[in-house]
Amino acid sequence: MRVLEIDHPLVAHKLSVLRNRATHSSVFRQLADELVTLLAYEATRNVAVAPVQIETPVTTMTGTRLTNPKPMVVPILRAGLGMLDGLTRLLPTAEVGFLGMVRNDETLEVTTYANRLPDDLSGRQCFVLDPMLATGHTLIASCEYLHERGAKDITCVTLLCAPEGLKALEEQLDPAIDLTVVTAAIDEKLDEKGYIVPGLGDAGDRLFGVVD
Ligand SMILES: O=P(O)(O)OC[C@H]1O[C@H](OP(=O)(O)OP(=O)(O)O)[C@H](O)[C@@H]1O
Ligand SMILES: O=c1cc[nH]c(=O)[nH]1
Ligand SMILES: [Mg+2]
Repeated sequence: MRVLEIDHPLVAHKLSVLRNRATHSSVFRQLADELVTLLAYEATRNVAVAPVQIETPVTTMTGTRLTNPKPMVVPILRAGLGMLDGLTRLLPTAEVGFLGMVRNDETLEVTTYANRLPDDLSGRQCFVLDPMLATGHTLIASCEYLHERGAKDITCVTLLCAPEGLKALEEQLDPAIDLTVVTAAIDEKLDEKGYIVPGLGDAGDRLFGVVD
């Protein structure tokens, strides 16, 4: 498993505004969208390409294009939905699947309420979108769903990670899965309710203004 913590002044600035409890949902959504596009530049560094013959106005040449199979983008509902445009803006040809998962506030165990994934993902580069990697339960379950369908190359784009979640992934993830986590920051710890500290609160609620 590789973890890339992006060190860039724009990422740091936008993340600080996002974290601020005074930032309203409309600005929160805009900043999450901008941050994902900045992180996506790094997250898509290994997207598959192939040579292609093109004609410039001056001459012919061998250029580069994205190859098939198309990348698979999987936002984890609810909060992952706030990251979808930020990635598909850079990968307009990507296919999009969906997983809806929610953490029980007491047990922190994850249940799945929506699953719209193709049956066969073998050979596909998968990009999982979820702003928070806290205990890691959600991402571990998401990777298992994708791996069951044949996916091995998974990149997860998050805004914040907790060290506890990264440790859980190291210990529990199937070693056959080649996982890269791209994040704007690795925070300090989890609190007793499983929230990331200093964090940004509940990402779904911040994005959609709903207190579940
Ligand atoms: O690493 P974990 O401990 O699994 O926590 C991370 C998950 O918690 C939040 O989702 P939540 O369950 O609050 O649902 P929501 O996205 O609909 O708010 C967040 O969006 C992640 O999916
Ligand atoms: O801090 C946290 C932890 C889990 N899920 C969130 O949305 N925020
Ligand atoms: Mg929530």
